[in-house]
Amino acid sequence: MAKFLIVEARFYDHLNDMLVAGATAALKAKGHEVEVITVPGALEIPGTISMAAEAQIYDGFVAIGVVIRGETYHFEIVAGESARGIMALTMDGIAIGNGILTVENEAQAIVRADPKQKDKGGEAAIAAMALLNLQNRFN
Ligand SMILES: Nc1c(NC[C@H](O)[C@H](O)[C@H](O)CO)[nH]c(=O)[nH]c1=O
Ligand SMILES: CC(=O)[C@@H](O)COP(=O)(O)O
Repeated sequence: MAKFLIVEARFYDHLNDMLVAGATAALKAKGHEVEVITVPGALEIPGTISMAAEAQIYDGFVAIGVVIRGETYHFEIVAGESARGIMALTMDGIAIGNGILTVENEAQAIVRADPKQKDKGGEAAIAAMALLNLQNRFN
């Protein structure tokens, strides 16, 4: 059994609830322990995972959030920089699944967040578990 931390940017409550439920269910189905930390927005996720990884309490991480395009360039910053930060941590060997939705509208987000539809939270958890398995294999 491993210990996973879900770091969720709680920007849209109803969408987050579905993503976190999907991720939690996937991790618990494999017998893992799950904790959840909430941060204000997707831009805070990589830094939070970095701090948590330094603490050496968790074996893996799932990033959860929703970024919906607005009127300005802000979407590109939040979507791109959160993904870039997560990828940088992944390249450092930290087992992370990226479950941050980057979508055009709420309808797209609902389909992807819902565990009974695309279940992107569950998908991110499965990715995190896969990376942890690889980490254990190579270390
Ligand atoms: N617009 C969205 C944000 N924006 C907030 C940033 O992530 C960040 O919290 C702020 O700039 C302070 O550093 N975050 C999301 O998760 N989703 C959005 O759609
Ligand atoms: C992430 C976004 O683009 C959004 O929340 C911000 O909207 P806007 O660009 O209209 O300020």
